[in-house]
This record gives sequence, C-alpha cells and structure tokens, in this order.
Amino acid sequence: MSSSRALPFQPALFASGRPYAERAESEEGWHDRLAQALDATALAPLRRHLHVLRGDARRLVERVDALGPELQRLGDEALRARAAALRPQLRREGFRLEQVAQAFALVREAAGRTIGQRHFATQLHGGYELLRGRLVEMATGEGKTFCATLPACAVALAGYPVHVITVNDYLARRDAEKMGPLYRFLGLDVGVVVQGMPRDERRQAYAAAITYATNKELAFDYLRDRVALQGKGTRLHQSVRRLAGHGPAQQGTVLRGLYYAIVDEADSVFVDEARTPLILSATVDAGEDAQHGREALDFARALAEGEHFACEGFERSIHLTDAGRERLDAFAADLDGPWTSVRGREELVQQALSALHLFRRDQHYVVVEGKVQIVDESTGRVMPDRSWERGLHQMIELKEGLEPTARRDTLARLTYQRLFRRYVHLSGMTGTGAEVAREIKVVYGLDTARVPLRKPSRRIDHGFAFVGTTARKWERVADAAEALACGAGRPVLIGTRSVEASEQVSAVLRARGLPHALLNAKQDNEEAAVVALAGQPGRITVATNMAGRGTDIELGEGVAAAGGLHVILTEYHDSRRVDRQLVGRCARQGDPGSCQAIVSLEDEIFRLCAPRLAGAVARALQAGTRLPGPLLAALRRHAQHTAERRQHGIRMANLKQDRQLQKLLAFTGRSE
Ligand SMILES: Nc1ncnc2c1ncn2[C@@H]1O[C@H](COP(=O)(O)OP(=O)(O)OP(=O)(O)O)[C@@H](O)[C@H]1O
Repeated sequence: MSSSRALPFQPALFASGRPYAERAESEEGWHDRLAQALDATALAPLRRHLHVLRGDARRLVERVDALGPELQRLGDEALRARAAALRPQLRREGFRLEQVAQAFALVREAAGRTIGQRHFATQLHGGYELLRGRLVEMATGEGKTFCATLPACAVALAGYPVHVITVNDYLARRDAEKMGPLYRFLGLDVGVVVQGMPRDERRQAYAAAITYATNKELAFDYLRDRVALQGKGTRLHQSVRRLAGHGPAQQGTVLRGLYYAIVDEADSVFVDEARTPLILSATVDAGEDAQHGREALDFARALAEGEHFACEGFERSIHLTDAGRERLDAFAADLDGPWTSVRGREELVQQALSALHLFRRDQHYVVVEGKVQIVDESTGRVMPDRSWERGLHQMIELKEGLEPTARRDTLARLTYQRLFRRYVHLSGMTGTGAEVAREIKVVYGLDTARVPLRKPSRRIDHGFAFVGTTARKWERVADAAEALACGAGRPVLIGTRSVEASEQVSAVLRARGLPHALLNAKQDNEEAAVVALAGQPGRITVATNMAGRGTDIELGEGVAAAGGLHVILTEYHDSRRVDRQLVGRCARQGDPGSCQAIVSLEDEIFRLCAPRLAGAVARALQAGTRLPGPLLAALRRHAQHTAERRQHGIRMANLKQDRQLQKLLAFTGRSE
C-alpha cells in the first residue's frame, strides 16, 4: 500500500482515548458489524500503518547499526528532539522499514543512556518480528523483556496505546520500573496495573502510552468494561456515542480499547491459562445456608470411591454412580431446601465430593488468615481475589472448618482465546513455544519467528534419576544440593510443583542443618529479596513455579567460575515447556550452569497419566533391578505426552463451549 493511500492519523481520537477499539468476531450480528464499521475509524490507521512494513530483519539490523554512530554523537536534548520529530513521520508514513529502523536506533541509544544496556542484534531482530505481529521464540535469558521495548516504543511513538502483558504482578512491576526511564526519556509515559489497584488508578495506568499489566488484571478489567457497557445500549449505540466524544471516564470503562499487545511468556498465557475460563462474579445477597453444605460434606464423607462415585483426578471431575444416587435419594428424603430437587442435591453432593477429593490444601489452595486462597498452578502464586464457582469455594472452606464467605454469582465469562483475538494487532514472545506453535497459529492466527541464540549455550544437563518414593526423592535432592552448595560453593535452585512439596524438601534440608531460602505462595512478599540472593555462592533456594518463567537470577561473584547456577527439577510438569522454563533459570546469556532432574514414581503425573507403566517400573526398582535409561525416558515421555494431550482436549472443549455460550448469550442479551 502506498503512503498516499494510507489514511491520515487522527491524533485527537487517541489522545482522548475515545474509541474502544477491538476487533469484532465473525459470529456477531449485522448491527455489531455495522458498529464495527463505525469503529473502523479507530482500527484502520493502526492496521494500515503496519501494513506498509516490508523487508527482512537483517536489513533492519544493518540499518539500525548504521544509524548508531550519528545518534551517539547527539546530546540528550537533540536525541529527544529526534524522537519528537519521528512521531509525525510515523503517523504520516506508517511503519516503513526506514521509520522502524530510526525508531529502533533511537530506542537503543536512549536505553544505553538511561539503563546502561544497548539492544543486541538478536533483540532488534526479535523486536522487528514483534512489530510484525509474530509469536517470537527467543530462548530463556536472551532478554525478551528488553527486546519488547523496541516495538512498544515504536507503536507508542505513533500514538497507539500499547499493552505489555506479563504473567505476574512481580514481573509487571519489575519490568515497568526497569524500563520506565527509557520510555520517559523518549517522552512516553508508562503505567502499571497490579492486583488490588482502585479503578481510578487503573484508568490512569491505561491512559499511559505504554501499560504493563498481567493477563489476569487486563482480562478482568476488560470484562468489567464490557459489563459496564452492557447497560448502555447495543454495541451500535456505544459506537455512536464514542464517535460523539465519550471517553473511558464518561463511559465508566478503564481501558481505551485493545490496540496492540505484546504478550510475554505467550505460551503460558495463550495456551496453559487458556484452560480456565475467566469469570467475573458478584456477591449474592441471599446468604446461603452453610447448614446444607455441612450436611452435604457429612454425607459425602461416608461415600466410597468406585462404589458410590467415580473420580477423574486429571480432568478434575467427579460423578455419582447409580448406587451413589440411590443412597442420596434416601438421605435427602427428610431434608428441605436444595435437597428437595434432584439437581439441587446432586450439585451439592458433587461439590462436597470435589472439595473432599479433588482439591488439596497446599497444592490447589492455601489457608491464610482463616481464608481459602486459590493457588494458580501454572505460576505458583495465590490469587486472593478469585474464588471457585457455584458454592465450591464455600464447600472447601467448610471442609477446612472455616466460616464460609458469601457466595458469588457469575456476571460475565470470557476465555483468553476470545480476549486476545480481539486485539487489533497482537504479538507474543516466549522461550518455549515450539510445541504449541501450531495451536497458537490456529487459535490466534500468529506465525512463529525464531530468533537464534546470541551466544552458544553452556548449560550442562546431568540427566535424570528416578527413585521409588517421595521420601527417598527429598533425600537425594538434599544430597545433591549439599554437595554443590557446600562442596563447590555454587548456588542451587530446587524447583517444586506445589507449596506442600516445597515445604517437604525444606524440612529435610532443615533437618540436615542446611540453610536455605523458601519461595512459595505463602511467602510471596519476600519474592524480590529471595530472587536477588538466589545467585550468591553456596545459596540454596527452594521454590515453586514462582521462580519459573521470567525470573532472572543474577550470578554472584565467583559463581560463573565455579560452574554457575545449578537447577534441580523435582517433579515433571504436565507440559515439557514448564520444565524447560525452570531449567532456563540457569546458563543464561552464555553463562555457565547446569541442571538435573530427580523425580519419584509416586509423583502425581505418573500416578495420573501413566499408572500402569509407573507401577511396573516401581516394582522393578523395588526388586533391585537396574532399569535402562531409555526405558525411564520413555516413561517420562509417555506421561507428559498423555498430560499434554488431555490439556489440549480441555482447551479445545473450552473454546467450543465459549463459542456456544456466546451464541446463547447473544439471544438473551447477556454477553460479556
Ligand atoms: N542488551 C542487553 N545488554 C545487557 N544485558 C542484557 C541485555 N538484554 C538483556 N540483558 C540482561 O539479560 C538478563 C536476562 O534478561 P530477561 O530476564 O529479560 O530474559 P528473558 O528472555 O525474558 O528470560 P525468560 O525467558 O527467562 O523470561 C537480564 O539480567 C537482563 O538485564
């Protein structure tokens, strides 16, 4: 497309953040499509501006390198003036290769002056692919956080709101703080949205040129915006109102719309988290009777697995058998309230059974100050403002002997798949995307671009060891940690899958008198301090997935010469990608480092995903048989493959349900 055909940029629209831009989906009705056509004034410029981007990354890198010396000679003010002058050019010409090279060269120079780091060629390459709307695969430790500043600045300089999305509050805050001086130097303000922030502050943060937020905060803000807009007429009404000048504050929304997103740890957000739909709920006034819950728990405790109910641990589903139902009917005969209807009583008992058999303390949730708080399994963090649906949360509270909190009812529901497909322009980055590249292409339409390593990896993999029992595993882990930390003076990171497991290994280390730090959902306020010390000589750190993705452990003095950080993986995850993320904490950016896995046949993944094979291997080990490595590797592959396949099935079912629900809701007028 030639520049003369590109629509002129309309800064006024964006300055006031007027249109709530987002992409409409095909299944919406004619009035939605008409509304979208009206909103096209907001969408078209960004699309058109990006459309002119041509040429390969190599040319861009050469051009940025060539522009470097001249920019280096400029004073700070002159450099800022260059950035200011580039803005109208970007608006006029769009993201042509030359303009992008200028923007990237400016960002690189400004970064050198403000944060003391200059983008590597690999990061320029990655930045270019992000701008093109790709899923960028860059190995762990290659500096994705820094790489994202390039497209973020380029798009923000052109005047479009940019969202940089990370997986947890710690990373959102850390990245916004670290990169803030660079953005401000270029005249761009930066906002950050974290858990517990009031609405006004959120609106302010989203009004910034570049906003850092977690996927969860963003999704819930979007959901709340949709609910706020619901009472205000159809989408067509809203579009007309927007064109008439209503901004977020007048509309009661916080976001300015969904323009350009750079999603960090994209495989986690796009794939792993896509398993759970996001549900916005409100407290139900009618105080639910805890008595029914207690009755249900008493009844459920007396039921026998296999006879009265069947349990699918992996899918987290449980159902009554015919014998169970008969017993329930007899039990409910004299009771009132929800017990009188078949649906009511079966749901009560199902929730009670789930609370008893599917949800475990210190794995799926923790109890903090008399409250049940959900632990996000993929990030290892607590989610204090989330609760399980349909009375399950209260049932778990009752199981723990706590006072049940008020029950909440669903207001709106959304999946990440739907949310991210609504961005006008979307990109993502990850260290571990290869296995899910196809799924991401199918669901989100993103092509993958792989950026090569800057320096060859020096990671030494010491392989894996299988032991028969969990107790034995912790002893072996403690042996290895002791030898490396005390013997070689190297820092050791021990990764566990649950809070419970982290506490078990911590107890074994304590019993041996080995000092160590513990990082899990119960200790999350010490996170930055624990991470800051985790690379010091002889330091042992035990952590759940909290120290997985994104965590950057800096090596202390003399550590590289001693061999770098050593990572011990103590349980395979459902997805190999999460294992690679943990291992990716060591040997970053060409540093030395090593890893090993010490796992037990009692681990959940083997019990749930390869019970027969794991049982046979356990018996052979007990009999003292030495099993060949390839057989054990096959066991691991089989278990993880089964887990990944099941997870994939759940995600696809979720997406399908989401589409069906959307159609249904369109009839009742209660879409999100
Ligand atoms: N251009 C650069 N110059 C100097 N240091 C850099 C540069 N880019 C990144 N780094 C440093 O490299 C380290 C790793 O960066 P970062 O944590 O962003 O990697 P990552 O790719 O996001 O890793 P992960 O996949 O684990 O999240 C950080 O300490 C960062 O400061």
